Amino acid sequence: MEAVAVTRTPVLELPQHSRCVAALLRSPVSADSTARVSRLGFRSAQIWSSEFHRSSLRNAVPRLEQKNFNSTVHSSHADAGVVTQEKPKEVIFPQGDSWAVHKFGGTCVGNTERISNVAGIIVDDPSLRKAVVVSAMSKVTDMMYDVLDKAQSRDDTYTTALDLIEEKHRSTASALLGEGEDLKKFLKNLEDDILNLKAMLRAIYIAGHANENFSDYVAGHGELWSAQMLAAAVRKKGQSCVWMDARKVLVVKPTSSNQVDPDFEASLAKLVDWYAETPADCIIVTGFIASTPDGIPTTLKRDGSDFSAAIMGNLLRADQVTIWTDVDGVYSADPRKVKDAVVLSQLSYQEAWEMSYFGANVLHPRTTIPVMKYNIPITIRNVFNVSAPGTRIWCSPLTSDTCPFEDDDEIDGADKVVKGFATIDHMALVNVEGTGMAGVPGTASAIFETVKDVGANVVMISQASSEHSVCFAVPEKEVAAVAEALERRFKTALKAGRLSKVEVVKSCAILAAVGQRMASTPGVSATLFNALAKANINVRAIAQGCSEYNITVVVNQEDSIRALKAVHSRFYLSKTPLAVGIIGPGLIGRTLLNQLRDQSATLKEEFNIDLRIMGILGSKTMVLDESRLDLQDWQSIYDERGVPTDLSKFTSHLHQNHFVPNKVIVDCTADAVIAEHYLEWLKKGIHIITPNKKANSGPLDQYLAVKQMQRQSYTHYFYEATVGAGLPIMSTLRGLLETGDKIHEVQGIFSGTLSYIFNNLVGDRTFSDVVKEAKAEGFTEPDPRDDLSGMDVGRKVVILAREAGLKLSLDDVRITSLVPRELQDPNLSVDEFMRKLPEFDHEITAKREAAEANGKVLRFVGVVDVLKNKGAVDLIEVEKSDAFAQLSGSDNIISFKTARYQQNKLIVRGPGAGAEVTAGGVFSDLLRLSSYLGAPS
Ligand SMILES: NC(=O)C1=CN([C@@H]2O[C@H](COP(=O)(O)OP(=O)(O)OC[C@H]3O[C@@H](n4cnc5c(N)ncnc54)[C@H](OP(=O)(O)O)[C@@H]3O)[C@@H](O)[C@H]2O)C=CC1
Ligand SMILES: N[C@@H](CC=O)C(=O)O
Ligand code: NA
Repeated sequence: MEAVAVTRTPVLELPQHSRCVAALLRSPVSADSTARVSRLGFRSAQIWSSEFHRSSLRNAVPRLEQKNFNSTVHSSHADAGVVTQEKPKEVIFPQGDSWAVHKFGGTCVGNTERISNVAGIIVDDPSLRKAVVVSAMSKVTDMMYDVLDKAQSRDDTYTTALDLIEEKHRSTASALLGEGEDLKKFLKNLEDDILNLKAMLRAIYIAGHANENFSDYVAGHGELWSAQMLAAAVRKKGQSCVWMDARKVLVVKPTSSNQVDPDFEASLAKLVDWYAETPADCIIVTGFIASTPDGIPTTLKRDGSDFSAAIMGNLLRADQVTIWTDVDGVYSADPRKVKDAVVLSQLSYQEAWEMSYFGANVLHPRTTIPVMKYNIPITIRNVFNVSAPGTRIWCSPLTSDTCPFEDDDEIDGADKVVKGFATIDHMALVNVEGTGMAGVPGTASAIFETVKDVGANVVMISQASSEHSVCFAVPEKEVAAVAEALERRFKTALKAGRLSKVEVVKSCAILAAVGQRMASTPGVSATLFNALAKANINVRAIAQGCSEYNITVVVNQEDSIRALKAVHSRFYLSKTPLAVGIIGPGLIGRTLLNQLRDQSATLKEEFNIDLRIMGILGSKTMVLDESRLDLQDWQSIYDERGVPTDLSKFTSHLHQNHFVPNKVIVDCTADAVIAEHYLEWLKKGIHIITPNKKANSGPLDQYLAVKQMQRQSYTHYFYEATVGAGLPIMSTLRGLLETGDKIHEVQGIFSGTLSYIFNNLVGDRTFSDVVKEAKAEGFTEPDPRDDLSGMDVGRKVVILAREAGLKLSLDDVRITSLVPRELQDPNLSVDEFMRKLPEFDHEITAKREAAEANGKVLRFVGVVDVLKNKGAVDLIEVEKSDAFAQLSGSDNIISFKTARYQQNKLIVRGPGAGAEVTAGGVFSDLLRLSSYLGAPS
C-alpha cells in the first residue's frame, strides 16, 4: 500500500447557475472557479469534521447558499453521514490497499429493480474497499442530448422532455428508497438540478446554440442522479456508502481526435483531497464525466464510463476492475453469428485490443491503458448472471516484462493459440497496381496520403514484396471517393502506364483471427486457410502484422458468416459440425437416419464429429430445421411436421444456414432428376454423398462436368455405396489408381439381388418366388426390373469403368436382360410385374437346368475390360468350384486384375445389397467427409 496523508481542503467550487450559463456559453470558464487543491507530497495533514467543513464551504462560497446552486455542490460526504469529530485526525489515503473497482453500465441500472440488484452485488463484494463507477440509467444520456437538441432548435417541447427525465428519476428513486432522508435529499437535489437545467436550456433556446462544454455539462446529469440513487440503495442495504461527482476529481485534457487524455497527477491530487473530505470504503463514482484542467465539465467521450473505471483503477492502484455488462464475457466469436461461440476465460490486454478493433463486444482499447500500467486485471462480467466467472483481461508474460506471471501456462485459458474471431462487414478492397511502383520510394505514402485526404479509414493493408501492387480495405461507403481521389492523384502515372489500374472490389468482409500465441506456433495460418478452403471460401486478400496478434483475410461479403463459422469450428470447437440434408427417406434413407440416431452421441463424444440433420426431403413431403432435427424422433417429426416438398427451398435452407459452414446432401433416391442437381450443388460448395447410381452412369458429359466441378470447387463427392453397397469397392479401386497401379480388368457379381436369386434358385424353387424374397429383403432396386434387366449391373459396370478412366456409357455396354419380353412394357407397374412374373418362371428354369446338365451353375456377371475399353453384363455358366459359385445370400464378389495383381487377383467379397450394409456404406462416406473437413482421425 502506498500511503498518502492529506490535508483538508475546500471542495471544488463550480459556478452558480447564472454564472454557469454565461460561462458555458462563453467558455472556457476561468480556472479561478476551482478551489485550492492540495498536491501530493503532504506527508501529514489533518481532516476536520464535516460540520466544520460545511461551514468552511459556506465561508468559501458564500454566494452559493443564497442562490439556487447547481447540482455540483451536492455534498457527497453529507450523504454518507460522515461522523462528526471534534479533533482533527490524520487520514491516510489508502492507495493500493485492497480496492476493487466496479463499473455498471446503463442497462445494469436501467430501473429500480436493477439498481437494487447492483446494490446487492456491491454489498456482496467482500473487498475491503470499493469504488463503483456508474453510468446514467439506460437511455437517459440520449434523452439529455435530445432535450439539448430541442432547445437548440427552439423546439418548445424541450421542457416537457426534461419533465419526463425528472419523472423517470423521481419515480425510480421513490420506488427504490421508500420514505426517508435519503429520498428527500435526492429529490431535493434532483429538483435543484432540473431548475438549473431549465434555466440553462432556456438560455440555449434563446441563443439557438450550445457549444460542446454546455452539451457535456447537460449530458452528464444522468450519471449524477444514478450515482446518488445507487449510493443510497447501497446504504439501504446496510452498508455505508458515499457518491462522488467525478468532475471534482478526474482531470482530462482534450486531444485533437475527439478523445481525452487523463491527467493522472492532477486527478490523483484531487482524489486525495476528495478522500480527505470523504474517507469512505464504498464510493459510487459518476462515470463518463470529468473536468478539464480549467475546471470545465467535460465527458470522457465514447465508452466513457469504462474509461472512468480504468482511470479510477489506476488512481486507486486497485486490485482489479470489474466491468459489469449484460453478457457473460468476451466470446470467441459473435454469438449471434456463431452459435457455438464460447466465453473466453482469459485475454491479454493486446488480444482484447485486437478483438475490440474487430468489433467484438470488448473494452475499447483506450480503456485498458490506465490499468495496464500497473498490471491491474479487468474482468468483464454479466450483471444478470453473477455465477458466470466472465472474461479476465490481464497482462501476459509474452508481452510484458512486468507481468507477475513467469509463464503463460500459469494463466488459466491463456494456452489457446487462437482466442477469437471477428468479422467486419461491408468493406471494399482497393488494388493499386502497376510496374512503375516497384522500387519507387514514396508510392505507398502517396497512396495513403490521398486516402487520408478523403477522410477514409484504412482497415487493412497488404503489399506483396514484388511491390507491383498495394491492396487495402476501406469501408464500402468510402470506396468511391477513395478510388476517384486515387485516379485523380495518379492520373499521369495511369496515362503513362506506370500504373495499370486502380481497381475496386466491392462486397467484401474482413475476417480476423486473434491470439498472441499465433506468433510462436507454426501452422496456424495453414490451418486457418485450410478451414476456409474446405468451406469453399475464396480468400481475396491477406494481412498479418509482424506482431502476429492477428491474421486478417478478406473474403466475399456473402461468405462472411460461413467463413467465420468455418474457422471458428476448426480452431475452437473440438467437434467438426457438418450440416446434412437427406433426400429420400425410403429404405436406405431411413436406415441411415436410424444408424445416425444410434451413433450420433458416440460420434460426438468419441470422434468429435457433430452431424446435424437440417432437413429430410421425400417425393411429396419435406421437413426442415434451423439447427438440427431431433433424430430420436425423426420419423414422427417427418410425418407430423412435413410440408410439401420444395427442392430449391430445401437446398437453400441447407446452403444458407447460419450455424454450420460445411454442408452435405445425401441423395438416397434412385432418381435421375435429383442427380441432375449435383453440378449446381457442388458449385454452391455443397458436398454430395450418394448410393444413387444415376449420376455416375448417366450421360457422360454430365458425369464429367460433375467430376470437374467437384475438383474445381474443392467440394467432395463420395459414392461408395453405388457399387457393392457397403463393400469397399470404389475406395479399393481409387487406392489402386492413386498409388499408380494399372487396372486391367474388373469382373464380378455386382448385383446383390441377382446373386441372391442364383444362390437360392435351387431344388424346386421358382424364379419369381426368389425374386419376391430378394425384394422383401431390400436387395432390389425400387423397381426390381432394374435388377432383372441387368440395368443395375450395367450401371455399376459403367461407374467402375469411368472411375478407371474409360469414357464408357450405358449404351456401350452389352447387357443381357432377365425380364421376359412380355413384361418389358415400361407402363407396367411394379406390382403388376411381380404378379405376372410367375408365368415366365419356366424361361429361367430352362436355363438353370441346362447349366446343371453341364455340371455348372448360373451367375450374373459384369465385366469391365479396361485394356479393351469395353464393358459387358451376362448371365453365364460357371464351374461349381469357381469362387463365383461359392457365394451365399446377397454376396457380391469383385475381382481386380491389375499390373500388381496379375496371377492372384485382388478380391473383395461380402454382402453387396440390403438396407443396413448400404446405409452403412453411405454413413462411412459421411465420416470420410468429416475427416476430410478436419475431424481428428
Ligand atoms: N437396396 C440396396 O441394397 C441398395 C440400394 N442402393 C441405392 O439406394 C437408393 C435408394 O434405394 P431404396 O431406399 O431402396 O429406395 P426406396 O424406393 O425405398 O426410397 C427412395 C426414396 O427416394 C424418394 N424419392 C424418389 N424420388 C424423389 C424425388 N424426386 N425427390 C425426393 N425424393 C424422392 C422416395 O420418396 P418417398 O418416400 O416420398 O416415396 C423414397 O423416400 C437407390 O438409388 C438404390 O439404387 C444402392 C446400393 C444398395
Ligand atoms: N439392387 C442392387 C442394390 C445395390 O446396388 C443390388 O441388388 O445389388
Ligand atoms: Na461399395
